[in-house]
This record gives sequence, C-alpha cells and structure tokens, in this order.
Amino acid sequence: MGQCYGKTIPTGDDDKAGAEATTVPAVEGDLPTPTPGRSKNTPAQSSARNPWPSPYPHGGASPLPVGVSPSPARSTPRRFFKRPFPPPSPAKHIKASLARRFGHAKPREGPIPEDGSTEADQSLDKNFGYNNNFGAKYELGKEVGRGHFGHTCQAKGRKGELTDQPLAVKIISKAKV
Ligand SMILES: Nc1ncnc2c1ncn2[C@@H]1O[C@H](COP(=O)(O)OP(=O)(O)OP(=O)(O)O)[C@@H](O)[C@H]1O
Repeated sequence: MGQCYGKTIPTGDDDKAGAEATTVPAVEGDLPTPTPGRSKNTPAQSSARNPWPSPYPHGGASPLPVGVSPSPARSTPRRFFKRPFPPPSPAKHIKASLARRFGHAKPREGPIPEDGSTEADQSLDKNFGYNNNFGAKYELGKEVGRGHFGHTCQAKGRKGELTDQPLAVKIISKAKV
C-alpha cells in the first residue's frame, strides 16, 4: 500500500550493469533525486539507475536528430472521444409513454384543460378577430400595455350584459397570429 514500482525497461546498459538492480522502489518521501554527481558511485549518464526510465526503446537515447524535440504525438496515446453509439434520445421514451397512454404517438394539439374537463366537452374557439360591429358592441379606450403579440386597450361594453362593464381588449396583429 502506498508503494509503487517503476516498470523495468530493458536497455543496452543493463547487460553491462550485470546483476545490478534495475527496479527502483519509489516510496513517498524517499524519492531518489536524479542529481548528477550526488553519489560517487552514480555515473553521470547511467540509465540503469534512472528512477524515471525513458519511454524510448533505447534507454533514453533519442532516435531523433540532435536539436529536434520529440513530438508529443509519438508518445501520447490516441484518444477517441467519439462514442461508438449515440446515447438514446429521451424523446423516444416520451413518445412511447404518450403512445401507451393515448394510443397514438403524437400529443394532441390545443390547450390543456385546467378544470378537469375533457377535450370533447369544450371545443377551441378559433374565431380570431372581431366582428364588423365591434365598435357597436364595445367602446375602445386608451392603450394600457403592450405584449409580444400586440397591445391591450381599455374598453367598455355598449350592449347587453356587458353594458358599462370595464373590459380589456387585446389587439393582436394578423401578421403575428
Ligand atoms: N385586463 C387587464 N387589465 C389591466 N391591464 C391589463 C389587462 N390585460 C393586460 N393589461 C396590461 O397590458 C399589458 C400587456 O398585456 P398583454 O396581454 O398584451 O401582454 P402579455 O400577455 O404580457 O404578452 P403577450 O403579447 O406575449 O401575450 C400587461 O402587461 C398589462 O399591463
């Protein structure tokens, strides 16, 4: 536990070194410092005692010409970020549960009933716009605000049960419907 051992890489110097240990225990707090000339017995260019062996096959001798730094592409393993299969789409599960519940995959269009009534009970009023006699029914006042689709005006009923009732009329431009 807590110990790791450097991998032994056979080098040409190993043959010369004979039975000398080539695996260096690396204990935390007891790391050997590869300082040249630290010990009298340590040769300056020895790779047999190097605690961090070179990844190159010839024991640290670079196969590149002098002055050319090794490309990281040679030593770094290739990484593949692309997954072999794309993750499953959550839409498929939603579609499947909708199909199970309603018997068809497409959700029904239109507003969701808030009072618990079914769609058959009430039909969507698609009569946009106002009648020609809008002016006869309502008295349009000043603008009270604006939204994304149009603007809202004060109004008052002229006829029927809405007579003199304060109303708000939202005027939506046809281009945005
Ligand atoms: N009944 C109302 N009484 C008083 N003021 C209102 C009334 N309805 C709308 N307004 C005013 O008009 C403004 C715009 O309302 P409107 O409904 O046109 O826009 P919205 O709903 O915010 O946006 P969108 O056009 O995207 O629906 C509101 O912010 C509010 O100030």
